[in-house]
Amino acid sequence: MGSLAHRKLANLAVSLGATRLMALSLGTTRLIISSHPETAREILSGSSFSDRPIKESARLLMFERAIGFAPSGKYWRHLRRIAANHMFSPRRISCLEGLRHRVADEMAAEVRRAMEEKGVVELRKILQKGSLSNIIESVFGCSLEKEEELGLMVKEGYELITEFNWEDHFPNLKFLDFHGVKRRCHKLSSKVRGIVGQIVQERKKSVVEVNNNGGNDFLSALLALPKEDQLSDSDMVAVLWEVLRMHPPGPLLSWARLAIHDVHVGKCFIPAGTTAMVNMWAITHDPSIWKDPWTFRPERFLEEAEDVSIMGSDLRLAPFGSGRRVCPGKALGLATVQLWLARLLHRFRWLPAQQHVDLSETLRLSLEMKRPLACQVVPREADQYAL
Ligand code: HEM
Repeated sequence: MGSLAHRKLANLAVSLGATRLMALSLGTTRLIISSHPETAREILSGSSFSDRPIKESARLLMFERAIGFAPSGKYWRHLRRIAANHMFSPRRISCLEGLRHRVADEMAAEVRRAMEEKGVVELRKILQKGSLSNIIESVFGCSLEKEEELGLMVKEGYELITEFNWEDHFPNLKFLDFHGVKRRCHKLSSKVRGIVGQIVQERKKSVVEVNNNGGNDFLSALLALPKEDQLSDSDMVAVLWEVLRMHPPGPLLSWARLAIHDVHVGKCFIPAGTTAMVNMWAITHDPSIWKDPWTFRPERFLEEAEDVSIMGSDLRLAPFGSGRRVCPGKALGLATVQLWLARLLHRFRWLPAQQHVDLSETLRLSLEMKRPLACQVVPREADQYAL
């Protein structure tokens, strides 16, 4: 679904009234989409929408045993506790600082090289490569020979779970595999079990044989858990394979929620089993919420009477979601983005390579610029020499 669809859905929602709640259904799937902070809060913050709808493809790819898709029972709570105390704790985030700096320097070197060799910098590729090595090393503690292959596997996994599948909405068709999605899922999950499973086994061996208790990475954190908290090998593979994600969720899908019991949102009765989504795109482009929403004016955040918190308490802008299932990696994500952005701005002056920067959007795994940004940079030390 492209951003045109977001826009159409947003317009439709506006015509539906103040709480901007829209209901749709397809086969056995019932769906509500909120395009207003008020109804978004009711969906994201209470305990009524605490599960994720899970598609057959995600089940086959072991996502059900990972934090993001596990139903909100005992196992999910156990994973969230492990994540908060051991994987995303302030200590772990600061231990990963050296890695963040190294990747920032590598990206800056890459920017300089591209400018010198081609006279233009295609930033997206550089950021994607940096994000991949950053996440692989945060998870496994070292760069891997198979880094690129793993990156492609993660990408394929996300493509498979976002692919539209008739069988998810018409269970009677479940035995069919119209688009070969099930076949591809089986193939991919056995590859993941093989590769990630082998890394886990090798690390376990090195813990026992050379008493290497590991470093600051997530795998070391999982292996060092007290006995009563430890995960089985297959759950460990499922958790690490989720965590390898490199793409923030799309603006509309913004990680759907499932109603676990009958509930009212605004005046609307929502039966249990309904999927709920928040159209964050519509909220951030709504002129009754944001002044001149189409104008790129970051200083608007300095001018707001009150601070706009992006951590989930203010649903005019909630890039990490909100409520029980809010992103557990938000502090790590922010620390990384802030450092990388600061490093790139500090090292270079940035100029658009084209006269006009085309801000058209396209929805892939996340919302991207249709025509990737191409820039020219001037190293800031050159500015100093010029003085
Ligand atoms: C700037 C970067 C990031 C953004 C914008 C982002 C955004 C999000 C959003 C919107 C959700 C859904 C929240 C909801 O349903 O209310 C989410 C969930 C999640 N994120 Fe992030 N995230 C980021 C970084 C990370 C990182 C670095 C990790 C791990 C290494 C991570 C792991 C997760 C997990 C496991 C969930 C599922 C939580 C659950 O269902 O209990 N995220 N993220």
